[in-house]
Amino acid sequence: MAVQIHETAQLLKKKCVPCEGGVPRLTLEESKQQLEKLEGWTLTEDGLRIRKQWQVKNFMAGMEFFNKIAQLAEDEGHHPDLHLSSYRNVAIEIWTHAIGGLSENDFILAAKIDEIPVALRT
Ligand SMILES: C[C@H](O)[C@H](O)[C@H]1CNC2=NC(N)=NC(=O)C2=N1
Repeated sequence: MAVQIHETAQLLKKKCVPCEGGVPRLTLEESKQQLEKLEGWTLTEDGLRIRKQWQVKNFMAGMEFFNKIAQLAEDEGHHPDLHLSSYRNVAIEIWTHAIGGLSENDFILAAKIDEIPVALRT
């Protein structure tokens, strides 16, 4: 646990770097290693994206969460797929479009999303 907190903090210190391709995707092993630094994120079945789900308090809580994520995404120059269904089920997927898979950027963005306060269903 102590190691995980330290490694999450390392991710939080980083900033997404512009990616227009030309870098290799993370391997499955590398992706799993990165995932250990995060809480609640999983790999999609194809191993090419990371995903997390939340049940938020209500629709507006979801929209407020999305607005804060939108600002973060603009600041980072890296943008997640945001899903809101049945008015309060939030799911977020992140991947690096330019390489059709995962890069460190995705894990940096995920760590920063986890820092955003969100009103959850109680
Ligand atoms: C150059 C700039 O970093 C790219 O156009 C960015 C913009 N936002 C992006 N967001 C995500 N999730 N993947 C990308 O590959 C991506 N590319």
